Amino acid sequence: MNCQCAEIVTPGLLNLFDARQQLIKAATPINAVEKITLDQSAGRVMAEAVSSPHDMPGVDNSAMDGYALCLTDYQADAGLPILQRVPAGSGVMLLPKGGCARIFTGAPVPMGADTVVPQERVTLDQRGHIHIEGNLVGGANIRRQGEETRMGTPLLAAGEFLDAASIALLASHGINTVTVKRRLRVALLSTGDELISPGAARSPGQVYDSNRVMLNVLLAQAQCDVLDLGVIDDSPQLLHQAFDHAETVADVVVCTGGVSVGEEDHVRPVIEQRGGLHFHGVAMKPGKPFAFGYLGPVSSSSTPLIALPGNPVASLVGWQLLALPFIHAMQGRSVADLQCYPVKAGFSQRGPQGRCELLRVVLDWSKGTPVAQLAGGQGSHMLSAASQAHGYLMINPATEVIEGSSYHYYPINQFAA
Ligand SMILES: Nc1nc2c(c(=O)[nH]1)N[C@H]1C(S)=C(S)[C@@H](COP(=O)(O)OP(=O)(O)OC[C@H]3O[C@@H](n4cnc5c(N)ncnc54)[C@H](O)[C@@H]3O)O[C@H]1N2
Ligand code: MOO
Repeated sequence: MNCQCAEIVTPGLLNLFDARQQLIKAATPINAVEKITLDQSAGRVMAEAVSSPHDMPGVDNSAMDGYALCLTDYQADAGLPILQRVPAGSGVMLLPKGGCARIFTGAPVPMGADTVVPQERVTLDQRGHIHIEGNLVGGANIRRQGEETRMGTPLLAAGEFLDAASIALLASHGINTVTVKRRLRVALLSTGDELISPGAARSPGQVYDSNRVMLNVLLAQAQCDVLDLGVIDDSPQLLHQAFDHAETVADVVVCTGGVSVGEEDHVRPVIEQRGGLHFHGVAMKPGKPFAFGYLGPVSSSSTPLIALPGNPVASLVGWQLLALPFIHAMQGRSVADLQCYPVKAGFSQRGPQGRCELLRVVLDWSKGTPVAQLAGGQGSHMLSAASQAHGYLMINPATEVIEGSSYHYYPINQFAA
């Protein structure tokens, strides 16, 4: 399905998908690499392609616990004596003429055998000869040498993310060392005089800094090393100082808050003073005041800056749809396309104006097909609905939400790391 947002947007705001493409294009993948062992490799990004060092499986082996035999040796009346026992881990044996081998799953098929019969289809007579129920099919139940990969077959490409299955794939081929990209160092800061830490006593007007807590989690999930610079008060000088420090220690800077248009919002003017603003404003709800730029004049040597809005849900959605693909591209990781599919709305409401709205919804499967219901209040300051949501229902600008009509649904689990 073509996941897009219609073009009827407010002048001055970038289309969400154009902003995403601009970010991916702007990202310069990190060059630094390191060699690590598989036990440290979860979530890392392959810096080099890896090929199979040998055939997999290494030898023809049994897919079943049963009996290995040569089809032409078997006579239904006489059956076959069991002349050999082949457990997993034994070497490749030679099948004794005129008999069969007791064999177990994964054990090498003896030379001279061409078929394995599962033990459920076998009975033993008084002499201990096997008799087979049903037809024999030559070659059955043998996993062939090299049927999965041949020596030299590509296993993983540069840019692939190492998850449990891909790490196991390497392990199954005997590989224990991989060359991966260095973890990204990300400096994180919140801005706002009103912000205090969770756990502190609150005076009226103060706000708990939930965005920095959230972004610490999201950055860790995205396999970044976080340099948490804390809360910076609403002052251009302090912001400049924080950015001066950040660019000496980080590959990327992520900040939250102070990126809208009020005179207490200093992020945009400060980036402009540093000559690094790339864009500001995306036609999305929540998340409109998202900005992207650099801590110095735009060039490949300047440290990129992602400025997320202060409203908590705007910060979350801006991270998921815009910041995360940029981080992935900087990590040298292949960036996945957004996934969406049509889902019917279980409610009606007015549509957004001038930007695409991402409604936080839960899916109700009780009638067999999914129906989206609002997960709670949709204000961009309301984390309750975001914490319950299964996904986002994307509503195009000037489009009514009509109960029973279908809209693009974006599952939230696609943004997990
Ligand atoms: N005149 C206009 N006002 C606003 C516009 C606009 O276009 N014109 N845009 C609105 C939209 S949309 C958003 S989103 C917000 C974003 O504003 P800022 O990025 O400048 O964020 P702040 O003003 O600093 O804070 C907004 C809101 O969020 C709370 N906040 C800030 N940081 C945190 C944090 N780390 N943890 C939890 N909550 C935080 C802050 O206290 C405010 O309540 O601007 C609208 N205004
Ligand atoms: O972009 Mo905002 O998130 O609607 O308050």
